[in-house]
Amino acid sequence: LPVLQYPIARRDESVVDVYHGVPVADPYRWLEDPDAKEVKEFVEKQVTLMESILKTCETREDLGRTIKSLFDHPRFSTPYKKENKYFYSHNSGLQAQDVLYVQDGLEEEAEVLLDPNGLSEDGTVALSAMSISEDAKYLAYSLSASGSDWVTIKVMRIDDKATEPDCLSWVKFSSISWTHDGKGFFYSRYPAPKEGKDLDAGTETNINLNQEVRYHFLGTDQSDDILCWRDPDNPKWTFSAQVSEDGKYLLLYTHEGCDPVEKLYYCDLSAIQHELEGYRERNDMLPFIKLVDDFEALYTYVANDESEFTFLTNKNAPKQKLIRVNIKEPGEWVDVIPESERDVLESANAVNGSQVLVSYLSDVKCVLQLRDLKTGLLLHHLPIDIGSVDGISCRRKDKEVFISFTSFLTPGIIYKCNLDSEVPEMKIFREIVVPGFDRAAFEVKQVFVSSKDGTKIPMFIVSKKGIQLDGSHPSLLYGYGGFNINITPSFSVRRLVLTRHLGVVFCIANIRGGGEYGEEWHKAGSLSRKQNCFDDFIASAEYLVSAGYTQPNKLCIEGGSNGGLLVAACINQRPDLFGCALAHVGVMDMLRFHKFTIGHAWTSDYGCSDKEEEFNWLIKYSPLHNVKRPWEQTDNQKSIQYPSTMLLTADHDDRVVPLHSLKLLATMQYVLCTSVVNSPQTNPIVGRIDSKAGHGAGRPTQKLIDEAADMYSFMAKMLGISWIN
Ligand SMILES: O=C(NCC(=O)N1CCC[C@H]1C(=O)O)OCc1ccccc1
Repeated sequence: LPVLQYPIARRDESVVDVYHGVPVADPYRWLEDPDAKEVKEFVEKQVTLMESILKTCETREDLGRTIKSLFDHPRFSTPYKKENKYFYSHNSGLQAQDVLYVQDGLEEEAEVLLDPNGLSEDGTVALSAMSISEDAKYLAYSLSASGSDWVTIKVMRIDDKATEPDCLSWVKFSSISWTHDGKGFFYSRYPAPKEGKDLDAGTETNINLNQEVRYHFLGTDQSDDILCWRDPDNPKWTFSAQVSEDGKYLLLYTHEGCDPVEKLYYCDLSAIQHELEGYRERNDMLPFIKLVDDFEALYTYVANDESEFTFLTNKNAPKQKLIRVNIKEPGEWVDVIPESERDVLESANAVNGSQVLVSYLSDVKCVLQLRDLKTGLLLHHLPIDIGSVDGISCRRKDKEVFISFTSFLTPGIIYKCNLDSEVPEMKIFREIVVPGFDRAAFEVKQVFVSSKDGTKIPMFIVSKKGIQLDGSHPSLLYGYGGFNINITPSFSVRRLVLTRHLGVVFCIANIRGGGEYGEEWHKAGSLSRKQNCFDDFIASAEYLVSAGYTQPNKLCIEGGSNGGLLVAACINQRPDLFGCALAHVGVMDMLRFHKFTIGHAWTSDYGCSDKEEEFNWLIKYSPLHNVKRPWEQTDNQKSIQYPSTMLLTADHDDRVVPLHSLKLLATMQYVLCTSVVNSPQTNPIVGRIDSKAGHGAGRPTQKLIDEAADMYSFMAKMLGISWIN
């Protein structure tokens, strides 16, 4: 590697905040303004540095070409039905964005309904949410640009694919739900930002407050939408409106953060549907009834028979259960399917009139059952392989259900299950085939690693078949660990290319903070116990070394967003344990994250530095505040340095704003490199800052391929591994 010329970034030593009496310097505070000339210059210099290093990464072209060719295979979503039409999304292989198709029957000719690829020449406009009216006459859909969370809602008439004039702006974190009379739909929006700034939506860091629920009348201007609900006393709260499957009720869900808890109000739509227009003049809101008015649990809608509602809930059931309540007499809630001892009840879909298809997560693998909707009694097990169900599509009135399945070595299978036969059979409806992929060359294992406190942490290990455990294998360990999110088996072209052509052993650690074992698992990796996530991840890494898969200088860790925090915290705490670290769009400034866009919603997992006790949790692991020179820590650390590190971010990431990665990058380059004469830190600390890109959702295919080629060729170079043909 050439001797690295790190840019020298200005340090403003005058910026010191006092948190509950504790002074904390923030010399790179100026990096928080994306529009400042100095920040743009800082980014340009980092991009130049990154490019100079990528030139030395020999496997970059091979990786890009091989990932691209393996990725070039047809992909489909599960079809779903509205009226008598089927809809599904499909990508022929390398299209920037998936395309939405419609057909009059499963065997009928399918035609393109909406092709987002035509909406921008570089594929950076993506389809985000969508909802089809009950009579399948209209499609309401939201588009996002450059990966921003901001979307614009549009409407298309399905029969002639004409785009209607409706255009709804300043929509974010919104579902779309039609009233069954087809006159319009409910959605959520924020106030338009103050005029004046020529806003490139998604590059701003302004906090998102005062979301509200509106109803849009088809064919009218957004200014005519009626205000259904808002709560000015609680500006951080977010709201979601959902029409019940019979069209008779409107459910209003309120969230105060990211915890799996919500308030649930409802309104009897059949009583007000014909007079919704009338609400335009009145300035009061819809007459909601408060069914649940506390933040104790989730109540995911499953079905209703008139006022008898069935919900999936974690109320007094961290692994979830199915309950029933008559919302008109909400005194008595009845268990339909009690909480399982071991497995997490993840989803419940009403089907075939009186049945419910439920999916469980059992030691991070999926189990499917058909049960009686009324009694909860088990009717049938539906056989699936070890892996994940990543899509279930059915309606209560249908006798068929589509189930999409994937796993580490299964690109994708869409099953069609007919429930009218005595024993339901899982027929293969579509199988995704990846030319050139030979699953027999690989093997998958699941191990359980003991963490620092003895907790057993599941870990999947994907490798070439029959490797010797001689410590020689470069390994990539991936983790997330937060927000009740499960990281379950899925097919990844780019990671299989690493295993096949770089001999990489690819591992996923299901660390605490996720939802793999329910809400207790999530809580065990949150707030004051967030350190458990790092301990679990470090223990997983140490297992890979002690079991003979790899060794520290051949071990790379990778994570995104909350997983980027995980990676950055782990290299601060154990710089000796890793040879390379890849942190995507990480949350790195744990004292200030709540000030930007939707960051305030994450205090449910992290806490907030505004509170003294929580500040004391955060300051201990915040990546930005814990970069230390390893060689100065203790004597036996003389030769220790940080692993080669790449921090990745993008200019339109308004979920985790780029300032997190930019401030950490400047801090690491200063503390470890530019402030030390003849620094022992010879492993590069670099940033990959993409443009016209965001947090990840909606990223066009070529950008996904380029990012993988850059990132993994950097890893290959740093771990000293070369291409295997
Ligand atoms: O912020 C999140 N989700 C959490 C998220 O995106 N996080 C949480 C930490 C950083 C980042 C990540 O890990 O992707 O979603 C937006 C939202 C909508 C409605 C109510 C609350 C929040």
